[in-house]
Amino acid sequence: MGIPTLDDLAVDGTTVGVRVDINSPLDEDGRLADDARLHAHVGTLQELLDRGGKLAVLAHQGRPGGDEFATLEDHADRLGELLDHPITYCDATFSTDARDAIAALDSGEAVLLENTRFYSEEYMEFPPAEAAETFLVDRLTPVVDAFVNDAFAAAHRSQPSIVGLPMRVDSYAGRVMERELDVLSNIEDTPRPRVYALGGAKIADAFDVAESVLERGLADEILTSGMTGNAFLAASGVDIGEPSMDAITDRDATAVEQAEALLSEYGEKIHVPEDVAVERDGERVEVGIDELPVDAPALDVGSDTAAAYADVFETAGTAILNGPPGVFEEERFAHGTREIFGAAANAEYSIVGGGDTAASLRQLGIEGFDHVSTGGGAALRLLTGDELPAVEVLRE
Ligand SMILES: Nc1ncnc2c1ncn2[C@@H]1O[C@H](COP(=O)(O)OP(=O)(O)OP(=O)(O)O)[C@@H](O)[C@H]1O
Ligand SMILES: O=C(O)[C@H](O)COP(=O)(O)O
Repeated sequence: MGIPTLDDLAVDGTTVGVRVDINSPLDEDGRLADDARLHAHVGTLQELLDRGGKLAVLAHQGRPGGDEFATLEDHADRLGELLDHPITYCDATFSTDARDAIAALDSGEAVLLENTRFYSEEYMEFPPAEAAETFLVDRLTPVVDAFVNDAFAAAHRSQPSIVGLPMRVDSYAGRVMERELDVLSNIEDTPRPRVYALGGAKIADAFDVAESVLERGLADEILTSGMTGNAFLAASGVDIGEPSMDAITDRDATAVEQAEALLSEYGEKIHVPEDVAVERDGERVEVGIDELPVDAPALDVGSDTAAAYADVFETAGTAILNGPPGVFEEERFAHGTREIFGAAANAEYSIVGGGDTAASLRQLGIEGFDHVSTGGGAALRLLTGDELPAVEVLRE
């Protein structure tokens, strides 16, 4: 992999700054609604504690001004439960209180510092050399001996706790980071045929992935669904109706032109839905292509499309999923997601990227994937062949 890992770190008795990504959905009362990302880091934290580390754990939650911008107190309690080992919470990140809390740690103890994004500089993006000069980095550098970045899901952010600390402190990839890079950077070694299911609502991201993997010859088939599939359907010359078109152009005014360009260059590899599902009088109604346009938005693929896509996965060497095929949050429109993702789990090898995509699997109880990434944007960046800022600095 070419970057130092926990295997290269002599932990015992040292103070280790550990960046994790436990940014999670919160419920209406601001409490953790899903702890999958906390679970993911248990291995790294447990290993460092078992090896006698004193851990100063750094993380963010939400974005300033957003609904999910919150303190990490609840996260500390939950992490402690998952580790079966108390984690102290400190309501400061790099002030004297925070540094005192770090200095007071004994071997095998951990403190979770407050949401890094409570400080404005942590919500800005800097080149690493500038990030290394921020207050957060300046104040924390003297109190840690080493830095471990396990925050794969934030590895696409060039922020102080991600790229600044490793410029000043000996740094290592944690186990989550190591495994994510191992799997997602080596897509070309996975069995063929390699089938990508691209759905969801982030149409521009799906186009980026499609273009990159088709150009690099990585994809044998692309199964389009969700709002992305609707855009391809429109690009193939079908009048999908105003509500679906508006939903697409609200997100990306040039989506249909981009889909047309992809179809004209790689049409034989791109599958487009053959039916869709809309809501009528509160019910799911399936509509074949020849019955379009309709006056309601297409919120799922239809049963024929789901069955055809499931068939493609029957013989797939590798299934790569990004973006759910329908509005799975509503049971009426979860059919496509259940069928297509259910079939993908049976492929010889399967990889899932995207926060909502992973959430759809948990919600629908679909299991059996080889790798469910903790990352959304970070996983996409890797799938499109880009280097991640967090990884670049670990390499140096
Ligand atoms: N036909 C559709 N119309 C509108 N929304 C849809 C449709 N199909 C799927 N979605 C919505 O797409 C959303 C997820 O899409 P997105 O592209 O954000 O997935 P993701 O990449 O897994 O998530 P993230 O980027 O947050 O990590 C879901 O909330 C789902 O309801
Ligand atoms: O959820 C994510 O994708 C990561 O935690 C990064 O969060 P951000 O998109 O708010 O930077």
